[in-house]
Amino acid sequence: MIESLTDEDIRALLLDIFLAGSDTSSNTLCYTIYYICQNPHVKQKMLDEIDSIFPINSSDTLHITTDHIEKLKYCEAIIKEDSRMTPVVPVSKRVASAECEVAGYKFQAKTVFHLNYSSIHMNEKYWNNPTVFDPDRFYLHDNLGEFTDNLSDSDKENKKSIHGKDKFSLVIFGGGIRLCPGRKLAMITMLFFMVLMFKKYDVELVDMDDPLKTHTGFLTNCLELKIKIKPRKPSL
Ligand code: HEM
Repeated sequence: MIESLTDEDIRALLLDIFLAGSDTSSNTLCYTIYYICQNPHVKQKMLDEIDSIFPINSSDTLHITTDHIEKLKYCEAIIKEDSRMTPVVPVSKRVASAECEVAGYKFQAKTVFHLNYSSIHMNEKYWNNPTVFDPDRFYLHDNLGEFTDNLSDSDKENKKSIHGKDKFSLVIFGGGIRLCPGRKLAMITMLFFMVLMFKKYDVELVDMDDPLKTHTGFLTNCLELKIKIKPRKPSL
């Protein structure tokens, strides 16, 4: 029998959605802006993609459809890569419901496991040069064949090996039974934001030497991001 939700259930669900859905996306977008501005070649490649998909005067209103979103492969690769480098959810937890064995060790029921997502994202077993910001590791991986003509064979092998090994090597949205239910919505809204912002505006960091300022509690929050924004010259 399906029981109806009480007002309290609905309140808790809405709170979940707002807390889990807004801070996560807004902080990820800060990291997206930071890494794009720090890496001019990435910025240019992203603008080329946006301009090729939306070849209109920047003063026009943009009508973004699901077809457009599908094509924003490089923008998506940027979001994956900045989230790999600086995941907003750095650690998650699981509680063992019964006695279990993990990696050869026995654990009692109710043991709390802390899953260190940040470290997984920096593990050299899965990632070549993990401290280097390189959206191509996702772009080339997801689009192998189409975009790799100018790569050497060993480069291709490197790119192919990344992330292909283990689906839990990238846990931006967690994994398993508690995998983030808002992940698709989050990706779509972040891509929308990127297009709307970077199609219309020229965005730069006030100080390129300023490191990313974050504070990690339950989430890794961006404490400050100083940027300069001016209207972008319309693309031809
Ligand atoms: C960039 C945006 C987002 C990121 C990085 C993110 C990340 C995560 C992560 C890492 C988890 C924990 C998964 C685990 O422990 O394995 C989670 C859970 C969750 N997320 Fe997201 N999330 C995002 C956006 C959203 C949005 C937009 C919504 C809803 C509209 C949402 C709703 C939830 C909920 C309800 C849970 C708890 C799921 C459960 O415990 O079963 N998230 N998210």
